[in-house]
Amino acid sequence: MTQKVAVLGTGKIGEALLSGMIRAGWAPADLLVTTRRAERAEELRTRYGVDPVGNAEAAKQADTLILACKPQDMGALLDELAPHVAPDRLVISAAAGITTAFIEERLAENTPVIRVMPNTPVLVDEGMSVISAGTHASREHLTHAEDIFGAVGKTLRVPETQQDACTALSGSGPAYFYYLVEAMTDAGILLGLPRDKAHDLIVQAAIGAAVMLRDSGEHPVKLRENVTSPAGTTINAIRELENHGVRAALIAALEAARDRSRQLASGNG
Ligand SMILES: NC(=O)C1=CN([C@@H]2O[C@H](COP(=O)(O)OP(=O)(O)OC[C@H]3O[C@@H](n4cnc5c(N)ncnc54)[C@H](OP(=O)(O)O)[C@@H]3O)[C@@H](O)[C@H]2O)C=CC1
Ligand SMILES: O=C(O)[C@@H]1CCC=N1
Repeated sequence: MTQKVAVLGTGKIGEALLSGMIRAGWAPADLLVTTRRAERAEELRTRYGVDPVGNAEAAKQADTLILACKPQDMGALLDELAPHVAPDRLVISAAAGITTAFIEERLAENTPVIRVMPNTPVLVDEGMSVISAGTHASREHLTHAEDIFGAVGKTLRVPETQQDACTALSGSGPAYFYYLVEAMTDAGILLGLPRDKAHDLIVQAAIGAAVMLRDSGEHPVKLRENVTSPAGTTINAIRELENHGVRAALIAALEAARDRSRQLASGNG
């Protein structure tokens, strides 16, 4: 039997995932989406050729339900879904903070639930999706989740107790890099470069650095040392980063993101 997958709450991350699944070869006919607004449903139908349905219908038709609404909307979505989700369905949540226990206690007994924290680079097949099994999810369910999310990037299994930390690192992670690029482009403007050139230089430096981090096998300290010539330019920049507490700011920022993920566990915002 064909496995059908439904994305419930198809906003930014839901659409990113949907587009990746189609690129990876899923037939649009085997994919269902749900949305709150009718115009959004039509947008998705036009863009991807998928069938927008109601949440109850998605629960009936799909074998795997990916819940991709905001944590604050999860309670209401689960209340609506509960009467329609048979316990042989796999329920995957991509919501920050929401625990598998939160979902399990709102659905039929023994429903398998998996918690995943993806990130937006799934749009370019470079996602990082961190996966944890709930009480009733089997090895096969985990493999199935890895098949879906592995098609659009890397996956990593972690104990659920580490999910809030992973959300702070890789879930939110791309935003920190965009923020750095934005700030460094501003610096380029200050130094007299046109914005488009400053942007291109910083983006290519980021891509080069990312590929070296991934492929060189070197520790980031070594890679940074290789750039930092004695009495040169880089060390002057590093001294300013240290003077302004950038390392401490990053540690505090990720701790704040982790704490917010924990707060969202209540589903109340
Ligand atoms: N953005 C990211 O980088 C990441 C987000 N996440 C998680 O993904 C989830 C979604 O985030 P994001 O995509 O940014 O948010 P969006 O607001 O873009 O997407 C959420 C979507 O869910 C829809 N929705 C809400 N309630 C219902 C419902 N009852 N039935 C059908 N659709 C519903 C919303 O509709 P409407 O637009 O009409 O309100 C909206 O389109 C969050 O839980 C977040 O923690 C996880 C990893 C990364
Ligand atoms: O900001 C958020 O809450 C979501 C979760 C991880 C990335 N975006």
